[in-house]
Amino acid sequence: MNAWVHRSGRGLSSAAMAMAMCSAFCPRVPRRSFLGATPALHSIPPSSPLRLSARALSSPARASSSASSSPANELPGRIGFLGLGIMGTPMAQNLIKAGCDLTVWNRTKSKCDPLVSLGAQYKSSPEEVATACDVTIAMLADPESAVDVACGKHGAANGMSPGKGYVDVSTVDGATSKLICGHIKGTGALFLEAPVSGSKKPAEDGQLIFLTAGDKALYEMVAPFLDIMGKSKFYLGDVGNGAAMKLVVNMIMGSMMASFSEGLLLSEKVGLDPKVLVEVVSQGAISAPMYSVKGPSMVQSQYPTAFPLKHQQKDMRLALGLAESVSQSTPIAAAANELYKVAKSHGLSDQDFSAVIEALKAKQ
Ligand SMILES: NC(=O)C1=CN([C@@H]2O[C@H](COP(=O)(O)OP(=O)(O)OC[C@H]3O[C@@H](n4cnc5c(N)ncnc54)[C@H](OP(=O)(O)O)[C@@H]3O)[C@@H](O)[C@H]2O)C=CC1
Ligand SMILES: O=CC(=O)O
Repeated sequence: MNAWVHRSGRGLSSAAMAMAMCSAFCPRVPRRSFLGATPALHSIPPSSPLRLSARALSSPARASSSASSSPANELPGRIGFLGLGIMGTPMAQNLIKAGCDLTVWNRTKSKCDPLVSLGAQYKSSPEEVATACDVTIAMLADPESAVDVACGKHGAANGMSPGKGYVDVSTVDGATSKLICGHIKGTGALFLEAPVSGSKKPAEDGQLIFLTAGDKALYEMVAPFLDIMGKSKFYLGDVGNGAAMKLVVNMIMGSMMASFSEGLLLSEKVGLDPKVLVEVVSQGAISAPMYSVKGPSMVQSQYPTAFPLKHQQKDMRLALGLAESVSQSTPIAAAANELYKVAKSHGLSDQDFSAVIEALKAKQ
């Protein structure tokens, strides 16, 4: 596996650094030649709009003012965004605030309105978005929706052609990603899978971790945009590796949450204060932001949705399929998956995945 990792410095805008590096090393080219064999995005010169976008990112206030004051011809290539759910909306917002020329689509049209208010254009199908844009990013719920939006009737593939790129940031399995890749590449366009680690708040804060694989050229070309939405990015080689990495990470996360839930309930049953358990855990070797952030509300049986439980169960299911494909034993994840299934059957699909604790309460 050819793994590359790029991490961003904390003090300086990651996009600013990425773009400064690009502008230092790349020759001048016409702006419209965005991808493919023709000159690419990372070749845009130092005086280009990309550098304006990078400067705009140095503070939220500057980002807003730059986005609203930049003339249209100063903006970088046209970016499409498909899927404006919990994750897609803040990711798209960050692109707009950084000064990107964004075109959006969502199955439920009303979710496009806040983005349009910020300056995005709206198109009525994934195909129209892909036709209008140089790079199209998709953030869909699951394998079925990712395939439908990319490859279905009026899907994005119909609008793809040589010189364009498709970046799927949804969490799907490798086989799904390869299927979508085949459709996109069949048009002559480039494909990158780039699922993200990090939830609603990291998406809002531009602190996601991208787990990418596929066309290296597209990875390099969209790196400045990934840096707007995230704090780091890994390039993992062939399509399927990004999906696999994401599923392994989320399999661990799902098991951790199930175990934490057991601990909270056990502590209460033996007369301890679960709030104190959260504090103890937060100070020790098993400390994790997930426990500190979600623990206090779990103690109050509150599960404000950041990562929907239905998506965590989907990821457990897909991770177990991955394990099965290589005969890897994963008994802990399998047991945790059963709890998520129980929680779903109790109507908790759209609650945060920390609501898995309710499945254990139901077993008492
Ligand atoms: N939330 C989180 O913390 C994280 C989520 N992820 C992953 O990111 C992806 C999106 O998650 P999130 O934003 O939370 O999910 P949401 O459920 O909030 O959003 C899902 C998006 O997919 C769209 N969609 C669903 N089904 C279809 C369909 N059949 N056709 C077209 N569009 C469809 C929805 O459209 P509509 O608005 O019309 O329903 C919506 O835009 C998932 O793969 C998830 O596993 C990854 C990291 C973190
Ligand atoms: O996929 C969920 C996350 O928090 O990452």
